[in-house]
Amino acid sequence: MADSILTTENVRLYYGDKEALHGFDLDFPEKGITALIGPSGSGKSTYIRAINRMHDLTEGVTVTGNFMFKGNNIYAPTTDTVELRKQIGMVFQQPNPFPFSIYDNVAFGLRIAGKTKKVELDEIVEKSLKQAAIWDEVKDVLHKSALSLSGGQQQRVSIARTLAVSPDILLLDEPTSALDPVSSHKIEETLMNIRNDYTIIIVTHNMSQASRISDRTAFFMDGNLIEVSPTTQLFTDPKEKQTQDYITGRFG
Ligand SMILES: Nc1ncnc2c1ncn2[C@@H]1O[C@H](COP(=O)(O)OP(=O)(O)OP(=O)(O)O)[C@@H](O)[C@H]1O
Repeated sequence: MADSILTTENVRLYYGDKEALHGFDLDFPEKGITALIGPSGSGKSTYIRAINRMHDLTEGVTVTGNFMFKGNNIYAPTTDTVELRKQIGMVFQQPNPFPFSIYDNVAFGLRIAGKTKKVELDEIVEKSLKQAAIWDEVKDVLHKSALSLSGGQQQRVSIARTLAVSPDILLLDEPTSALDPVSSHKIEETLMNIRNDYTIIIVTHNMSQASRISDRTAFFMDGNLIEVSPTTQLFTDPKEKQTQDYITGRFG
């Protein structure tokens, strides 16, 4: 794809000797939401963790293939993984705020990057919390511990913290599966609000969530990418029989 921000080719990943991803290609256009769906164990989390080199932190994992982000090889030995993970930020299933105030959580990455001016930090913290659709709920308690918030609020603070360092790509690994329906809905709204500003890749078990919020959906099975299509097409007229069987509930 000519205007892709991220291209991945011949992606293979091994846990020890076991091949978990079997050599597929997947590209991402700049901006918009791509949902990754598929049965448990199909390789969705394994794949997105390969995109920002999270597997580097686990012994015994080997990744092969071409991963290019804005024309640069993600797996080049010279890649600065701290910088990479700023540009390709990640939000996990369990909200994971640090045991600091809400403000300090969102300012964390900025301070590490050397930003210390209060006015500048204030501005970015406010903007990020607004983007994550939680500003109104926390603006009067910014110096309270983030751990005092509800799970759904903590997850939106986690999103704000990730957005504060201006990533290009936001990876989300089942960000709503630990949340109640109202909180899940708020996260979905948040993602829809920022879809034009970021390239968003979300792993979800929830097919109705994928169909509500994403522009494209990729269906994974057994470590293979079976199909990637515009979301409406994938859910109404999929190209592959395996996709059809999955979305109609025949397995998974
Ligand atoms: N740390 C690990 N060590 C060994 N095998 C692993 C590890 N993590 C995942 N796997 C295996 O890799 C395959 C893909 O798992 P992965 O978690 O990526 O699937 P998934 O589609 O994200 O599943 P889920 O939807 O349940 O999170 C599975 O067979 C899984 O057992």
